[in-house]
This record gives sequence, C-alpha cells and structure tokens, in this order.
Amino acid sequence: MFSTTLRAGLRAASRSSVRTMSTLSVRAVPRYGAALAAATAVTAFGLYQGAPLLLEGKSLAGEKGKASERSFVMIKPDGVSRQLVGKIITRFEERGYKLVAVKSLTPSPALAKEHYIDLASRPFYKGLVDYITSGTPVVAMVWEGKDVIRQGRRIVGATNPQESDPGSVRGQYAVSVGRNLIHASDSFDSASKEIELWFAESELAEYKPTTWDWVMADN
Ligand SMILES: Nc1ncnc2c1ncn2[C@@H]1O[C@H](COP(=O)(O)OP(=O)(O)OP(=O)(O)O)[C@@H](O)[C@H]1O
Repeated sequence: MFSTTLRAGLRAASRSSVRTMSTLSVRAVPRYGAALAAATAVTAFGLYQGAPLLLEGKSLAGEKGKASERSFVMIKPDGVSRQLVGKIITRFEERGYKLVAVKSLTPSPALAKEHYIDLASRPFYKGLVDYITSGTPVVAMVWEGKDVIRQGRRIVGATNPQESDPGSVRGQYAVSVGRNLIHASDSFDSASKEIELWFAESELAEYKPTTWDWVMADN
C-alpha cells in the first residue's frame, strides 16, 4: 500500500533522472506543512492505513467535483518516443484544463512497481514495469479542472485501443493494449495516491489561467 514515507522515498529514488521541465511552485511554505508532519508522525506509529490524505477536506487531488479537482496523467514511453507529447498536452489544454505540474523522467523500478501495484498478480505486470522503466522517459503531469478525472479518462480512451473511441488519444493513435500511450487516474482515490506518489506538494503550481473563469463558470 501507499504510505507517506514510501511515496517520498520512491520519488527520491527517481529524482536523479528527473529532467528540467518541472513546474515550480510559488509557495515558500507548504500550506499543509504542519498537517503533513502530523500525518508522517501518524505513519511512524503505524496508524496510517494508506488512505489518501484528507486535510481540511482536501487532498493533493483537490476537491472532488470542484474546479480544483486534479488528475495524474502520464504519457508513457511509446508516446514520448512517437513524439506525441505536444498533441496530447494540447488536448487537455484546449479542453480548458490547467497544467499544474509536469516533468519528464525515467521511473525507477520501485516507482513503476508501486504505481501499478494493483496489477502485481497479472501476467503482464513484469513486462509493463520493464517497459515503463526501459529508459525512454515518461512525461508525468497533474491536470486540474472540473471533472478532470472522469473527463481525462474519456480523453485517453478505453484501455484496449481497439475498443477506444476513435476521437480519444488511444483510439486515434494506438492499436495495442501494451502500447496504449498514456495513463490517467481512474478515480479520486487513485488520483490522490498517484499525485502524491509522483510529485512533492511543492512541485504543484498554483496560478489562474486567463481563460479559467470563462471555462469553469456554471452560469
Ligand atoms: N492484457 C494486457 N496485456 C498487456 N498489457 C496490458 C494488458 N492489460 C493492461 N495492460 C497494460 O497495463 C496498463 C494498466 O492496466 P489497467 O487495467 O489499469 O488499465 P488502464 O487504467 O486503462 O491503464 P493505465 O493504468 O495505464 O491508465 C494498461 O494501460 C496497459 O498498458
């Protein structure tokens, strides 16, 4: 299971291979610093059960159902190698979502294994981890906006590209389930865990795009 200390350790393990395109947070002091410290202390006593951190009703995935909702999206090595990064980012940007973090890295085996831990018993698990850690980098991102978790999955398309909507990323660019280009969180709990696994809170930028109010308004 994901624990706070494990997540920090896995991020550190991959840090040496992180490239220089990370966004930088403008916050000098983490908003949840004290609470995170408390959560870490709880972990030390073995009381943390692996549930996403919910601080003041929020997690690193923002607020479910609100404009602050966040999803973890990763362009896999085939997407990078096929030079589809720009096209994929454009889809999220043009929909109106906000890029709050982005970095290119080759994940460590430990990070890849933890990310796909729910699939550990599946026959393709080892091949999946080997592929994600092969050396061609991934592009890890956090996107923010209303319903971004569910809409992100729609933009990405069904797991098997042969079943994906033709207008989705996988449906337009992929044909094989083992090379389906991209990952996106499939639930709020997954988004909370994955964002914390791949990013430090200090890497998540806070800003307001000029189009934000026009895109996110309800009236
Ligand atoms: N039968 C399979 N053979 C090979 N690889 C597979 C197979 N099923 C899934 N995978 C790989 O494992 C990944 C994770 O599978 P999962 O069932 O979680 O689907 P997903 O949530 O759509 O994918 P992802 O987690 O990458 O977004 C898939 O995206 C794919 O790369």
